[in-house]
Amino acid sequence: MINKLVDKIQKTEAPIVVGLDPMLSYVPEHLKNNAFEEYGETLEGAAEAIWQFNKGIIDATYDLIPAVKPQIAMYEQFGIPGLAVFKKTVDYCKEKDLVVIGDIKRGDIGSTSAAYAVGHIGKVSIGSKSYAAFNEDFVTVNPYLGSDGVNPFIDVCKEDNKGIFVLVKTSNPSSGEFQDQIIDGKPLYELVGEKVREWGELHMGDAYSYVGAVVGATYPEMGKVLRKLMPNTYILVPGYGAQGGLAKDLVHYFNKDGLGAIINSSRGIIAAYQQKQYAKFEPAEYADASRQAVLDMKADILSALNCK
Ligand SMILES: O=c1ccn([C@@H]2O[C@H](COP(=O)(O)O)[C@@H](O)[C@H]2O)c(=O)[nH]1
Repeated sequence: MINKLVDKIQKTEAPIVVGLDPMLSYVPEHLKNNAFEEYGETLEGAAEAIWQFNKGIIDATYDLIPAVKPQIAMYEQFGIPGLAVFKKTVDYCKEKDLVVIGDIKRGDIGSTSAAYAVGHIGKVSIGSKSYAAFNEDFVTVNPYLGSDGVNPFIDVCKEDNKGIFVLVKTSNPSSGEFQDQIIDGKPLYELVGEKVREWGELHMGDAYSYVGAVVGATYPEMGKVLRKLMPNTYILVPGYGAQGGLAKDLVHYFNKDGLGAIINSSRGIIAAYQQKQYAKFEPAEYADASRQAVLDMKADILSALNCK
């Protein structure tokens, strides 16, 4: 799957991921009204509204991008109907040949991690049959429980040709509380980076490992260090746009081959029509605004890379 991701990034010339993090407040009134008319102001109604919203964005952008990153929290807030829309979104994106990165941030004791891995990127056996329940291509993994918590994901990756992105240095303001703590002279995020490199070396695609890393756009100096520390690791970079990450700061997340990093933007793309910059788009044209935001993000990142 890492080879497919690299191939799609090269074909689209777009090292970007659209984050599908729908909130009801982003959904234009006409979509909400239609959904509420059919299902009432219920969890089902909200889930239908975010599904219609997602579908519009996917239809308007899939030809420009290699991958999407649905954030499971945004679906879980609507309970079971929300989770059903998460699955429907994953399936629809795969129909459009997009690589799907499930942002689930899981990780637990070994047996529990194995169940998460099977449910999200593997297949669950029921009697003589097996089923891919959520069927994402990649998922994000929280390494706080150590190898016990990560290895079950790697095992499933090997079996089902999938991939993971392990949290190394996250983009949020308080990420340093734990991740920057110095242990034996090194910050914890570097120790995790070394471990990701080690796990990854044993599980390589053609040029990059199917064990990737998450490194936030908001800590560019750390991104530069981590790029060198993990040369064959693909880095998923959240924090561009809404969280303040700038394209010029992200050039060192890439390798000399122009590959090695994929930048996520969620609110910046899917709620573009609510931003001043895209005010010319009416709410009914929200998907066109998202398409324009993808084109602008691509131009921004490629121009920074060309000035490197
Ligand atoms: O360090 C991290 C890890 C994950 N995320 C996730 O990425 C998106 C960011 O959304 P924006 O709207 O582009 O800010 C969201 O799903 C986060 O859970 C992150 O931001 N930082």
